[in-house]
Amino acid sequence: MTEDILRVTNLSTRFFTQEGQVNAVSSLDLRIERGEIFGIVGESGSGKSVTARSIMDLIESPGEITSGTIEYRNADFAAAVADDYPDAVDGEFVDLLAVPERVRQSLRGTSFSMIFQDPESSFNPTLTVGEQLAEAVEVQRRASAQPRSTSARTNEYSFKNYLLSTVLSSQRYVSDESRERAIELLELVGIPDPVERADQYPHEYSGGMLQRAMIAQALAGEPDVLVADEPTTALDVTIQAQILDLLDELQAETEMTVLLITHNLGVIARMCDRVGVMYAGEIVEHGTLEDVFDNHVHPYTDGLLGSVPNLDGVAERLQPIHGNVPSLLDHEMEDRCYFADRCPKAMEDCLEHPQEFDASGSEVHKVQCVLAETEYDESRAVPDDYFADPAQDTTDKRADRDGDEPDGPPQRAESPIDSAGGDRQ
Ligand SMILES: Nc1ncnc2c1ncn2[C@@H]1O[C@H](COP(=O)(O)OP(=O)(O)OP(=O)(O)O)[C@@H](O)[C@H]1O
Ligand code: NI
Repeated sequence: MTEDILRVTNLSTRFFTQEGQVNAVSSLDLRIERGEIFGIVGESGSGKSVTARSIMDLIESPGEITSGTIEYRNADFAAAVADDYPDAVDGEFVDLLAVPERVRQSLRGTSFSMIFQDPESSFNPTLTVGEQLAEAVEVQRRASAQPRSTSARTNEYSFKNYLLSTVLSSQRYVSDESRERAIELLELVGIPDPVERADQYPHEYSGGMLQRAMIAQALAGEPDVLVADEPTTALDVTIQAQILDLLDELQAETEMTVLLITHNLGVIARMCDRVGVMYAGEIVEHGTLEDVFDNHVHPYTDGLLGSVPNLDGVAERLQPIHGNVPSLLDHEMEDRCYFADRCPKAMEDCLEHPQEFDASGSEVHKVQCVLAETEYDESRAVPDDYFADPAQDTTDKRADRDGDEPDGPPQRAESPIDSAGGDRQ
């Protein structure tokens, strides 16, 4: 029996901008099992990175998590915070949004790690790669030197000590063992001549090598959960494949849990156990690979998959979906299915926001679409020009903004799914 390691419930993340409130993530639910690779796929701007950054506590002003819980399962951690923050603890789970920021941050590196599309952002250009890896190893050493659970149980333990032992150590002392471990890590991620490489600076590494070094840095703390946001998008195809193989191998070896974000369905098919399809800040369909690739219900999933019928024949390039990527500005969003204006099967029912339904296939297959319960009925279809009607406030604005002919139906415009400079460049 696998158990959940992460439970995200009703998560909403908003950005309060000059133009108005951006609903980047809306009432999102997500459950990730220990040891799995869970993929999130969706068009550019659908909220994938904001979801990842919310989980990693990396949302900055003008952004804010406005609702929800992010529960992380770790019995030792739950025991360590139970006295000070009893309301945050539910069995072995701790709601990370219900503990102070410094407590959440104590988990960085050792429980949660993140890798990004752009490895430069993870490295300080003025320190050698080896020094920075050794630094990350030290954080892990300090954390494991403090036997969290035992001391918590004997009550001789205070949470403050735990913090001091992990993040707040002001000493930048790096031991020989840490340096050795750094070299081992470089070797582990397939960097040739790791001893020499450890003494080089980030700019002396190629893109692919630095990506490997970033993975080494993320693994230094032996995290439970690795969040990878488009980790290979910026790399050429051969290097992409190598890095994905590496991640796959490391995941199998360490049994860590991976949340993998991509807009490349080929990457999902190759790597993931389960997948969530994101649209307009929501996960609109999720399930096993078979559920989503072969038995999907949501017309958006269908659109994403384009002409690709099944798991065996995933195309490398996604097909464009007709229509505009939705505005996430609160005052432009209606309380309907956010995909209805682009959906070839939109019915009157879709003018209300759909709930999540069970879908056929595996037990974990869920979909936010009325088609899970209702056959498509043409007599109840939303008229083709419904969302183009100038009387409809929202589409009017969108047409203006995009410089479309205001009287043409917006679904004529094409928005290639990989317009963000996307997959397989
Ligand atoms: N700092 C910010 N300020 C204002 N809006 C933001 C900010 N960061 C993200 N957003 C908005 O949040 C929404 C979701 O963005 P996000 O980066 O999560 O998309 P994504 O799915 O990761 O897209 P991509 O595939 O292009 O990386 C977008 O509408 C974006 O404009
Ligand atoms: Ni992103």
